[in-house]
Amino acid sequence: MNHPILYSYWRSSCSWRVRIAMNLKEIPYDIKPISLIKSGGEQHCNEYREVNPMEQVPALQIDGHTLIESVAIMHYLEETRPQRPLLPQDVHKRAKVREIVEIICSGIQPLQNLIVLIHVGEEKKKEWAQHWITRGFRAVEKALSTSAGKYCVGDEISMADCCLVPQVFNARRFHVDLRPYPIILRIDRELESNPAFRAAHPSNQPDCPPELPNK
Ligand SMILES: O=C(O)/C=C\C(=O)CC(=O)CC(=O)O
Repeated sequence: MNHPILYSYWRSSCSWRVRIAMNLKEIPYDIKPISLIKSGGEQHCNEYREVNPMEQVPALQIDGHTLIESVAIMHYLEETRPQRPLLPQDVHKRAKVREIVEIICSGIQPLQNLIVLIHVGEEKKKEWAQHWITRGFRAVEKALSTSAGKYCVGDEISMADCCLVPQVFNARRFHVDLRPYPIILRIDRELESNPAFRAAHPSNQPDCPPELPNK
C-alpha cells in the first residue's frame, strides 16, 4: 500500500504539528513540499487548490481521503491509529490538552500567519507577531502552571506538545522575549531531543534551504 502523502512546508508550524503526530504514532509517510514563497506561493496554484481550498498547508492524503486543517488531522490520526495516544484518558486532562491546543491554534498562530503578516506589512509585522504571541503565551504559561508534568499535561506527550514546540520556534523567529515563560521553555527543551520531534523539525525537512535562517 502507498504511504500517506503529507503536503508540507518546512517551517510551516501547522505542517510541523502533523509531522510530529505522524512520527510519534510511527506512521510512515511521504512528504510533498509546497513552497509558500516560491512564485508567490505554490499553495495558490490551481492544482493545489483542488487538494486544499484554503490554499494552506498541511493537507494529508490517507486511507483514500484528503484531509485538511492540522487539528482535524491530528484527531483523525488519534481515532484511526490509537497506538501511542495523543490525548489522555482522564476527561479533565483531555479538556486541558484541547484548551492549550485551542489557545495556540486559534488564539496565536492564525494571527501571525503568513497571509496576515502580508496584510500587516513589512514594517509592522515583527511587532504585530510579538504582540499576539506574547498575549497567547501568557495564557499558555498559566494553563501549564497547573497542568504540566514533564510535558504540557502530565507526563505523557499529547497534541498540546505537538502544537507548543512549533509555536516556540515561531516566537524565537519573531524575537519574542521568552524569559517570562519558564514552563514553556522547560517543556520545549525537554522535547528537543525526542526523536519524533527532531525528525519533524524544519531543519530536517527535504525542502529546508541549505542555509537555514533563524535556526
Ligand atoms: O518561510 C516563510 O516565511 C513562509 C511561511 C512560513 O514561515 C509559515 C508561516 O506562515 C508561519 C507559521 O507556520 O506559523
